[in-house]
Amino acid sequence: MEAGVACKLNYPTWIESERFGRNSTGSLRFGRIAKEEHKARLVVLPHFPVLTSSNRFRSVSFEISCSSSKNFSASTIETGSVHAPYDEALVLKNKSLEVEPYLNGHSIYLVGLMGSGKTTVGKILSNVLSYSFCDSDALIKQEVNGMSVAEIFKLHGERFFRKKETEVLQRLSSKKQLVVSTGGGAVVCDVNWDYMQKKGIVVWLDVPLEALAQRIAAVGFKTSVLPFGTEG
Ligand SMILES: Nc1ncnc2c1ncn2[C@@H]1O[C@H](COP(=O)(O)OP(=O)(O)O)[C@@H](O)[C@H]1O
Ligand SMILES: O=C(O)C1=C[C@@H](OP(=O)(O)O)[C@@H](O)[C@H](O)C1
Repeated sequence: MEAGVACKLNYPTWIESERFGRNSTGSLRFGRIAKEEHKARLVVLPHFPVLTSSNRFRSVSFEISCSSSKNFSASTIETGSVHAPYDEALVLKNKSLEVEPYLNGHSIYLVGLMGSGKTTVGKILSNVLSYSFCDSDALIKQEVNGMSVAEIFKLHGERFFRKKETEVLQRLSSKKQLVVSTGGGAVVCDVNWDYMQKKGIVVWLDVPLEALAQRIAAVGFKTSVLPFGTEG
C-alpha cells in the first residue's frame, strides 16, 4: 500500500495551552486515498510544548502513522520534530506549501466539532493552495432562501438538514481543488465519508474540548446552535 506520502501538517493549539494548562497537544488526522481500491489513512499527531513568552521558536515533535483501512491498526511510519516559527498561520501556510505537491489536486475536507477551526483553517489553506473555499453549511443555507441553520433545524428538523448536507457533499465530491469546511455533524453519516473520500482527503481538526468550549462561548451559541435531540 502506498504510504510514501507522509504529509506533515502541524495545527498548533498553543493558544489554548496558554490558557488551559500545560498538557494541550494539537493533533491533525487525515486520510489519503492510496489507490482506488484501497483507502489509506495517515494520522499526523504533532505534540506542541507550551508557549513560553521567552522563546520565538520551539521544537514541535510529530508522529505519522499509516493504516490501509479503517480497521487495521496504524503503524508508525515516521516520527520527528520541526522547529516551528511562532506564528500559527505561518506554520500552517508553510506546511500547506510542503504538502501541496502531494495533493494532486485532491480536495481537502475539514471535519471536527463546532469551533474546531474548520472555517478559520479552511480559509488559510484555500488561500495558500489557491483552492476554492466552500462552507457546506453556507451552501445548505443558500438552498433554503438563506435560512439559518438553527431555523432549518426548527422549521424542517435535523433529518431534513442532514439530507441537504449529504446532497451538498455529493455535489462537491465530483470537484477537485476545494477546501471544504464541513458542519460539525457531517461525520455522523457514513455516506458523507464516501463522498468526501471519493476525490478528497479528510482532515480532522482534533482540538481539546476545553479549548472548544472557550471558543464557542466566546462566539456564542447563536452562530450555530444545534437543538440536540430534534428529529426532522
Ligand atoms: N487555532 C485557533 N486558536 C484559537 N482560536 C481559534 C483557532 N481556530 C479558530 N479559532 C476561533 O474559534 C472560533 C471558531 O472557529 P471556526 O473556524 O468558526 O470553527 P468551525 O468552523 O470549526 O466551527 C472562532 O472565533 C475562531 O476565531
Ligand atoms: O455539530 C453539528 O451537528 C452541527 C454543527 C454546525 O456546524 P459547525 O461545526 O460549522 O458549527 C452546523 O452544521 C449545525 O449546527 C450542525
